[in-house]
Amino acid sequence: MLTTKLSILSSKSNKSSIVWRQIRQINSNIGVIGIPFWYGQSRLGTNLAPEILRSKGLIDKLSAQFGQNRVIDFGNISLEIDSNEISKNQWKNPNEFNLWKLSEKSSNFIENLIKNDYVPLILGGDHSIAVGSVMGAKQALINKGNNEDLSLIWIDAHADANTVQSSLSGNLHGMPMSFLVKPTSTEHQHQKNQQQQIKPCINAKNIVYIGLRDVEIQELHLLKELNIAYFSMKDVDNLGINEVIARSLDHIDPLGKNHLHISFDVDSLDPMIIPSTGTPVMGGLTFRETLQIGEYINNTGRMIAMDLVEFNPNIGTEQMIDQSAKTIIEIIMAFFGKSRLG
Ligand SMILES: NC(=[NH2+])NCCC[C@H](N)C(=O)O
Ligand SMILES: [Mn+2]
Repeated sequence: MLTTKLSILSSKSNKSSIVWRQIRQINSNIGVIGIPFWYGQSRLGTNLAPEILRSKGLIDKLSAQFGQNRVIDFGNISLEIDSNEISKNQWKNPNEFNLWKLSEKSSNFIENLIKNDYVPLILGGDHSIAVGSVMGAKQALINKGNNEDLSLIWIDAHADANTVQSSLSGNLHGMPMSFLVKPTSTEHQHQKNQQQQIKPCINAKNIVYIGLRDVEIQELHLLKELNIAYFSMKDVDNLGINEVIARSLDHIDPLGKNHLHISFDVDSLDPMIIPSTGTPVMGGLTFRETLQIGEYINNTGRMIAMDLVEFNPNIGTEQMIDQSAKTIIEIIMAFFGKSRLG
């Protein structure tokens, strides 16, 4: 079951000496959409992230960099929370029902943005919002009727691959991957939540993780069973970030034709750099490694959507929150085409 991982780790990528295409993704517009959903975990605050990022200059900086008419802020997707459902508390996670409702709404919105030639920048919220955003991106491609598939790059300290049954915390933000990945065995199907209303949409072979360093044993079993590729921080240390990205792309998109959905959890970075997040894990990506990922992905010209999740402006001092926000804005800019070469 380790074959995928071993083979990608042992073979030097033929794209590692990539010739960087001097084109940037400048044709599509950027559609910013906030999803202030925080019920995937228990700490209030990620719901404030879209507004704080805006107030720290996200839209202005994107507009200055890429042109005012190319950056449209669509505001936030609101969610009518069913408080009945929250208080019931009869289930391990009473907020599940709300997540299905949100995902339906947000996936439709994101699908429409993509169909109208926007690359959505989806501001969480916690990581459970990725369920709706990945579904929306996939849906946009299906309805376009082309053969190009969706590949998913999940940049995170955590695998977020628990099922409702396997999760120890009961937090939905630790589960989105298990809702999204198509079951490849009856055992996996069995692990999935019976009540789940989300139709899994991503093939395991089209998924790669970068930055893992806090994965629970049951999640690791799932990744191995489904043969999902991952590069932990140890792999980043062993190979260097450039090789990790090259091998990631080789694996999820060997022909270089798929669209790339980036699901970026800010806890992938070291908490020294982005302290304002709810589940920090030491030993994360550096700012420069993260910029390298962003510039590299942008150079493919194939990013279809980007989630930016788990920034919690309630955590840390004023100075830490400011530093976190400014760092996040620079990272977003790199994924959308700002280059350190100017
Ligand atoms: N998106 C995140 N920050 N996820 C953290 C998940 C932590 C833990 N593995 C859980 O399932 O509860
Ligand atoms: Mn996450």
